[in-house]
Amino acid sequence: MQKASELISALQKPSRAKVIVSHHNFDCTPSSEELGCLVSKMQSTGADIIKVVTTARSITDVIHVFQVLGRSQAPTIALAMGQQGLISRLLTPKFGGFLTFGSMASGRESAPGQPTIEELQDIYRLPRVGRETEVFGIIGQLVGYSKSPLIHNRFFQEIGYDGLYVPFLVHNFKVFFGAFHPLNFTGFSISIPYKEVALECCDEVESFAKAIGAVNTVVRRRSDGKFIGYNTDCEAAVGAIEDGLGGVNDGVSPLFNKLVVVIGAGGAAKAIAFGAKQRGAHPLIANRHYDRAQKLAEAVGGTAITLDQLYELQPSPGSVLANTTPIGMFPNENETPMPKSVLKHYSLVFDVVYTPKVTRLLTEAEELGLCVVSGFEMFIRQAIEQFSLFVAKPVPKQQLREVMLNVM
Ligand SMILES: O=C1C[C@@](O)(C(=O)O)C[C@@H](O)[C@@H]1O
Repeated sequence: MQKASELISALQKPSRAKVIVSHHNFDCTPSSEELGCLVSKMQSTGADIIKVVTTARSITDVIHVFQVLGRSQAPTIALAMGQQGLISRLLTPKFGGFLTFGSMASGRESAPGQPTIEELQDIYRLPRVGRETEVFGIIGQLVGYSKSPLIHNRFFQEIGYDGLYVPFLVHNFKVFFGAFHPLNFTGFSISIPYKEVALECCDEVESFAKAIGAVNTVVRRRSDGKFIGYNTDCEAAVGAIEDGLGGVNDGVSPLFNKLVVVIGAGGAAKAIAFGAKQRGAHPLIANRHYDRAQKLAEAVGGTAITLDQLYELQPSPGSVLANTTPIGMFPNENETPMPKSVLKHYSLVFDVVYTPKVTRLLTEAEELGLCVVSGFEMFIRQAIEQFSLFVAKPVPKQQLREVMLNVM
């Protein structure tokens, strides 16, 4: 540090030139107290700009970096490297950082976790983000594959709303939610595998989501700061399946009296089993862990089966199969939750996976001449309803649907 100040005072820099004093930690992110001491020392060198770059081992490390930005007296660059640190790069303008870094192209990053300039500009539209911008994001373990950041940021642009939507790569939901609570972020999409634990963490849960037992949307109520949980998956999935079967006729759902076989027992399975039962269908739950299938079957008034029983099942004509597991999702597109040989008994096959739009499960169902409904249709519907909850006002649904079809 002394050397830095000696160097700076010895410099004969032109009046418009600025000196950055930079510190990198390739191992971890120290506590905010330690970082605070470091920043004070760096400021005392006479630097024009301070740059502190750490390594995020957990997404909560990023909070220390935001605190550096909040407390520093000088123009400051503060970032955390690595996948877990991505949001420190994206939220730089929100927390008053001097600049953030973008790579020229994917694969040409100068440090781990760096997004491309194209992503910063086209997806996150960083140049227009400021301190007043409301923050939203998707919380999950596979958020790198989600199209939600692309979609919701585009929606904000479409309706002229000052919001920024980012991916939160989270390995412990409760720790994340507790740590980020004071930052007052406005809304979250909840992804695999947190739709059930998120419900437990909300201050209030809307009655429909409570009955399902899973939330995919959490919004901070503007009036009192409380987090409210909602479920937009159920109507999105069940509505898409109903439309695939020809739509509701005279108030009668085409699912009425049908068998709906649900693979999986997590949050999305709960939403579909609940919605199917509500329409008068018979839900059958098949899951790797049979006890979880049993629990869900009991909760919705359905039946649980093992995976072996699923593969031997010969359901009655008109039955629906719904995959709610991530099997078949990018980058494991070759996987399928169900052998092709046993698909032929179903009339309609639905897959919650939307990357790729047509999964191996759906391709094989199509080859057998079955009706298929892609998770993409559910994705569109749940995202539009979710967006309306995020901004707490009605949104132009048809216009947003067209936007989605254009960008994806
Ligand atoms: O299931 C999904 C998909 C999603 O998790 C995503 O991957 O973008 C976003 C959630 O809101 C939704 O319920």
